[in-house]
Parts: sequence; structure tokens; C-alpha cells
Amino acid sequence: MCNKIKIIVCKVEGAEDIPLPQYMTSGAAGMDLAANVSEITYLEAGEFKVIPCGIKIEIPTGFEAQIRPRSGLAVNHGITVLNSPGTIDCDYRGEVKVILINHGKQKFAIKRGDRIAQLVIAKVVEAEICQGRNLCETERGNGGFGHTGM
Ligand SMILES: O=c1ccn([C@H]2C[C@H](O)[C@@H](COP(=O)(O)OP(=O)(O)OP(=O)(O)O)O2)c(=O)[nH]1
Ligand SMILES: [Mg+2]
Repeated sequence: MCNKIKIIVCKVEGAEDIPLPQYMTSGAAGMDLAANVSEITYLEAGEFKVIPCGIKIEIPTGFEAQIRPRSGLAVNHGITVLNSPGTIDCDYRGEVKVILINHGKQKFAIKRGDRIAQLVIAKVVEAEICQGRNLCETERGNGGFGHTGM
């Protein structure tokens, strides 16, 4: 892949055996994140939990990391990321964590090292807010939420 940027990754204490984030194929957009749980953790149907990933990351200014669900977990078990996409700010220095929720009907087991989500690095465009009195007119105007039909 071209246009690589460097992300510094440190493992948290006790997570030396947890794999670093990893692109599983040469064209993958996301790096899989592994669970840093000391014992099997269960998500009951409807339950959500914060699952640590055993890493801290330093993202260059102008970028963010997004935590996205893995579609295989979603389609097979109803497992997804509650706040998807989770936002990792470039100035965050704490452990990366995933808020997983079980939308399935069965309880779901998370074992140490399981790949629970994926991390996508994206550019951030910083906006300058300019307060105004009016917005320019458009054909759509205030119409939204199905305004153009189904
Ligand atoms: O799924 C997530 C979402 C956030 N974070 C960490 C990194 C992020 O930089 C920080 C703050 O996240 P966010 O801005 O989404 O949460 P907030 O509720 O706005 O908290 P804050 O006031 O700390 O910004 O928490 C995670 O580890 N996982
Ligand atoms: Mg915030």
C-alpha cells in the first residue's frame, strides 16, 4: 500500500503476548485489534462491555483512528461496536478500548487475543467555525429525512 504513515504502538503492562494491530491482507483497510482480557469474558444478549486492546498508540497530527466492527462477528453473532465508529484522537495516550455490544440472541465469549474489531486510520480535516446570520439558499432548503422520496 502507498502513502504509509507511521503509528507508534506501545503495549500496556501485562499485554506483551497480545498481537499488535495487524492488516490481515495486503489490501485491508483496517488492522484487527485483539482483546486484552485476562479471563474469558462473556457478553450476554443485549449486554455491552468495554474491552481493552493492550495497546497505546501515537497517531500523527492530522489523523485519527476509527474503531469499526468486524462484519464476521456481526453476521455470525450479532456482535458490533456500540459507538461505531469509535474515535481515537491523535492526542490520546491511554489504552485503546472497544465498546462491544451483543445484539445476538446467544451469549458471546471473548478470549484473550481474540480479534474483536478493526482500526482504520483516517485523515482529519479541521474546520474553522465562522458564525453567520444566514446560509445561502439551495433547492433542497430545509427538506430532509426522506424529502426526495424513497
Ligand atoms: O471506542 C473508543 C472511543 C474512544 N476511546 C478513547 C480514545 C479517544 O481519544 C478518547 C475520547 O473519545 P471520545 O472523544 O469519543 O469520547 P468523549 O466522550 O468525547 O470523551 P472525551 O471528553 O475524553 O473526549 O477515548 C477509545 O479508546 N475507544
Ligand atoms: Mg471527545
